[in-house]
Amino acid sequence: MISIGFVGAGQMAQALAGGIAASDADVAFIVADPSSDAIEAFSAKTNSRSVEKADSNADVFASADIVFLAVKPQYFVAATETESIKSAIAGRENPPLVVSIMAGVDIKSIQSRTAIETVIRVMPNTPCLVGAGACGMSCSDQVAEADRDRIKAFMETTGIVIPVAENLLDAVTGLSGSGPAYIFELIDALALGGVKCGLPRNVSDQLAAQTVFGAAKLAIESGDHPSVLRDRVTSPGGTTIAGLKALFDNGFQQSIISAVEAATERSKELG
Ligand SMILES: NC(=O)C1=CN([C@@H]2O[C@H](COP(=O)(O)OP(=O)(O)OC[C@H]3O[C@@H](n4cnc5c(N)ncnc54)[C@H](O)[C@@H]3O)[C@@H](O)[C@H]2O)C=CC1
Ligand SMILES: O=C(O)[C@@H]1CCC=N1
Repeated sequence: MISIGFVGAGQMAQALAGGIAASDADVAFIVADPSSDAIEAFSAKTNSRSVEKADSNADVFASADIVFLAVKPQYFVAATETESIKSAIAGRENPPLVVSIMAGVDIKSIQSRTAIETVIRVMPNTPCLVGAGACGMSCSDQVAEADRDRIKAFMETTGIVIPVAENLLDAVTGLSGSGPAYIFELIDALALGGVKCGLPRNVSDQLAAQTVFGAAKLAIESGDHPSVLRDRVTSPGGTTIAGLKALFDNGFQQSIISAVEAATERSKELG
């Protein structure tokens, strides 16, 4: 039995625990969060696995094999009190493996604040709630291969996992971590376009979301480059080239590139 701890039991913690709990891994959870609503919602997602409510964040470090840090980066310092973590792990043969999902906060800061050297950073995204997540992952040098593989397997219960060098995790955050928000904007904008052209809102909403889903599925399953797939939609002198020209004239690519860049910069600042 593996004991998995969560410091912070919010939205992302619930999504990750839900994925792990739905797998056949033999796990139990221990969680700390000042919000009893969050803990209740967390318990509801864990497929009847055991969920213990810890009295403090240090208690999670005292007993869990793996501790997920799942608070907002702004609460990282408040949530990890170095001396209490040190005393919590003092009697243990090995300290827990620490897995941070926090944007921006680097491995070195986590090692220094928790006094634990075995630290993994992952950057998931909200589609992990439906098993379609995209996650970057990076480990400290002290993490054993078996532990890296175990965490990768846990994260894969919620979607794909791509190991990257730590200095690229801010860019992962800017692209796939924050990316779902850009795509929700795209879906809403597509639907508004449909409404502008006379479609009822509910019809427009369904067509817009399914179009984004279908295009993503085709890109993933065909393995063809998006530009090749785009050209297959685009008949000479047809409707699509007229639409694409309007997108390009209005700075579509530049907007998306700037969004990823701005979110990447913000991730760096949060660290
Ligand atoms: N929301 C997203 O799309 C993504 C978020 N992240 C990262 O995940 C982390 C959590 O984000 P969410 O789950 O969206 O936030 P959330 O607000 O849903 O959850 C954070 C939880 O931490 C709890 N908390 C606050 N202070 C605490 C403390 N001192 N000790 C213990 N728990 C405390 C809060 O009560 C809350 O339940 C953040 O660091 C964020 O950067 C990573 C990838 C995607
Ligand atoms: O907006 C944020 O800071 C978090 C990190 C990635 C997605 N949401």
